Amino acid sequence: MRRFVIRSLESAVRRGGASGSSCRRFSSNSAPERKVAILGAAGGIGQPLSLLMKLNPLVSSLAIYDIAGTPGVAADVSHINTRAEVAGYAGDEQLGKALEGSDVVIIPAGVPRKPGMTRDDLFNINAGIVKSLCTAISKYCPNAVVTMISNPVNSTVPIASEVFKKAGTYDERKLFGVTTLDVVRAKTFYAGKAKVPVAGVNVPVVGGHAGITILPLFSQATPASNDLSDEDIEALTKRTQDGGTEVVEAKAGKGSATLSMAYAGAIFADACLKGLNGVPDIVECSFVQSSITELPFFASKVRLGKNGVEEVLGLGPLSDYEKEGLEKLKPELKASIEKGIKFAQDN
Ligand SMILES: NC(=O)c1ccc[n+]([C@@H]2O[C@H](COP(=O)([O-])OP(=O)(O)OC[C@H]3O[C@@H](n4cnc5c(N)ncnc54)[C@H](O)[C@@H]3O)[C@@H](O)[C@H]2O)c1
Ligand SMILES: O=C(O)C[C@H](O)C(=O)O
Repeated sequence: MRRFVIRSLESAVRRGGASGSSCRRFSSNSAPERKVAILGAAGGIGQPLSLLMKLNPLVSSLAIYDIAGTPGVAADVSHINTRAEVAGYAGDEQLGKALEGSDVVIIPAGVPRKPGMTRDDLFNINAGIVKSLCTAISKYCPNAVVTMISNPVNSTVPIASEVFKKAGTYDERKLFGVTTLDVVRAKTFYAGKAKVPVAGVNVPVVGGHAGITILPLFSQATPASNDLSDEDIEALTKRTQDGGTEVVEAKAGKGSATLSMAYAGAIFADACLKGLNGVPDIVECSFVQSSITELPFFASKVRLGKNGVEEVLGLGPLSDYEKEGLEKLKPELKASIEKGIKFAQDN
C-alpha cells in the first residue's frame, strides 16, 4: 500500500518513459483527475514533497506555490515523465490560480525550529501565514481536503478551523493536522528495538504533535513483542516524542525534519487521495476535530473516505503507562488548541 513511488517508477519504465522507446506523455490512467496544491513548495519540505507528489500516479495536476522560488522547482519537477501536469505559482497574486480546482491542499509553509526552540515558539510567525493561506483556500477551493504540516500543528489546525468557520466553509471532515511523521518514527524505532522487519510494523500515535502531546501506543504495536521491558517502552515513547528535536539538534540551526517529513506528508496525501477516490479501508492517524476525548481536536486513527474523515476511531485499550500519558498531555494540548482558536477569533 505504501509503495506508490516504486510502483510509479516501475510503471514509467514499463510504459517506455524511462527506456526511451516512447516520448508520449502518459494519458491512459484510469484514476480520476485530481489536483494537489502544495503551499510552501520551495522550502525544505516543499521541494521533496513536490517530487513525491509528482511521482504519485493518483495526481493529475500539481500546483507548486510559494512566496518565491517556485518557477525553478516547478520547471525541474515538471521534466519527470509521470502523469501529473505541473505548474508553479509565486506570490499572493498567483495564489488563487494555484488553489482553484484543488482536491487536496498540503501546507508546509512557515518557519521551522532552531535548536532550543519549541514548536510553540513558531506560533507568532506561522499563525499569520496559516491564517492568510486558509482565507485564500476558503475563497478559491472551499471543498478541498486540507492537510496542515506547518507548526505548531496543535494550534495551526484550530486556527484553520476558525478561519473556515468565519468564511462559512468549514467542513470538519476535510481538515487534517499531519502527524504521520510521529507514526513513521514510532514504527522505525519500534522495529529497531523489537528486532522485527520494519515493513510489517504498525504503531498508532495519538494526542497531538509536540513533545508529551505525542503519545505512541506501543501496547497496540503489531507485530506484538514480548521482549520489550517497561524501560524499553518508556525509552521508545520518549524518543518518538523527541524525534523532531533529535533532527533539529542534528541539523544544528539549519532547520528541522524535511526529508522524512516530505515522505510522511506524501504518505498522508496519498491516503487522502485514495479515500477521495473511494478506495475502502484507508486508515491513518491524524489530528482532527474529535469527540473521543473532551478536547475538540485530537490525533487518533481515522478512516478516510470520499468526503475526507469518514470515521474517527477510538483509542482502543491502553496500558497504564499510556493512560497516564493521556492524562498528562491533555492540559498542554488544550492550551495549544485554545491559543489557536483565540488567535483566529481576535485577528
Ligand atoms: N507536522 C510535522 O510533522 C512537521 C514536520 C517537519 C516540519 N514541520 C513544519 O513545517 C514547516 C516548514 O518547514 P520547512 O523545513 O519546509 O521550512 P522552510 O523554511 O525550509 O520552508 C518553508 C517555506 O514556506 C514558505 N512560505 C513562508 N510564508 C509563506 C506563505 N505566506 N505562503 C507560501 N509559502 C510561504 C517559505 O518561502 C519557504 O519556502 C515548519 O513550520 C516546520 O516546523 C512540521
Ligand atoms: O520538530 C520540529 O520542529 C519539526 C516537526 O514537528 C518534527 O516533528 O520533526
